[in-house]
Amino acid sequence: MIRIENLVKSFGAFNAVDDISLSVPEGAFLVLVGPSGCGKSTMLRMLAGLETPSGGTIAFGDRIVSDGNRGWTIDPAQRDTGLVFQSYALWPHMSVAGNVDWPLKIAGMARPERQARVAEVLTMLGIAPLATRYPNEISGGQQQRVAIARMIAPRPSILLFDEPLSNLDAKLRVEMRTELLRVHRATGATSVYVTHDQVEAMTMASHVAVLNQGRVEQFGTPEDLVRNPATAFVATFVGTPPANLVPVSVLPRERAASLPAQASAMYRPEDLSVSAIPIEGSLAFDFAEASPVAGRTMLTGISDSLRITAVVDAAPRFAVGDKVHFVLPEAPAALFGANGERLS
Ligand SMILES: Nc1ncnc2c1ncn2[C@@H]1O[C@H](COP(=O)(O)OP(=O)(O)OP(=O)(O)O)[C@@H](O)[C@H]1O
Repeated sequence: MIRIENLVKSFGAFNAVDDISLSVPEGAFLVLVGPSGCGKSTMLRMLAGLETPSGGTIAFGDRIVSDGNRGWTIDPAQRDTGLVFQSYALWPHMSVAGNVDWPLKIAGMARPERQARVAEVLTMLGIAPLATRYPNEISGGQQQRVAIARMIAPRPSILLFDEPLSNLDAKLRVEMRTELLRVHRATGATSVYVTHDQVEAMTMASHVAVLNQGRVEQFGTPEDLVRNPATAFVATFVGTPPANLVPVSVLPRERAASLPAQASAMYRPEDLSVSAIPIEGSLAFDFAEASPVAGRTMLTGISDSLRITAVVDAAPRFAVGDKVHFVLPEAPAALFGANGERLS
């Protein structure tokens, strides 16, 4: 269990992490997701003991490992955590087996035990045949597996990942997601995973914390976030594709009638339909793009700074320059106020 209470990290007058509290159950896979600069890496660095918090506490189980109020943090090596970064940082002069062996050697494990553990984790990651190669003799994906093997070899009870897949190509990234989850389950460790990619977050997480400007916008399961977004930011950040947010002021009159004028209405892409001509409840957009998604069609329209996306079974063929009329259901799926707060 990881317990984070009122955590703050400031750089001068700026709070990169601004009063975050979260409890992560034992064995959970927590993903910290949010746009660039929202404070994800700073959070992870504090969990790893690489930064001392400016305020608040972090506890692993019953043990406080960082206390910003008193200005101390337990050393990274003494925290029972393993960390994998986006750059693999393997030791170039050591073989694959040597890289994985090194932390065990440092921990004082006897040679026969070490050999058995190295063989075990290399097999778990599917890289046993590469044991005697050097980092410059293996691919990027294989290097990332070695970095993960090296992290889990000493059996840390908490695994920390900072965008570990972002240097891999799209196909490998999808494969490695599954692989990482398998490793997570096999070790039983509590994992915290940082990414700016909401698809990665939603597919891997047991729990997600959506961060924005150093604060948690919402903490919950992936299903909670998609079904019941707490803020306008979450609504438009998660989901494939994310939900549409349309200011009530631009809605067709028959749809805006009973809604507060300053609010924004949320419509799910799958609740919209499209038409080549204006009809009741439709809004006109310029056609932007269409793409097939799992046997359906995803259509996007643009009007000034507003983008709208519908996912439909069948659609007329549109070309750039055409008007597409997106038909909105009678009631929005949610309403958000001017500050992004959920109204209904
Ligand atoms: N050492 C530092 N000194 C000053 N400001 C910093 C420092 N480290 C981070 N920041 C600032 O804190 C904010 C959060 O940074 P952080 O690296 O945690 O963001 P992030 O969400 O991980 O972003 P990205 O996805 O781009 O890596 C940013 O505005 C960043 O510029």
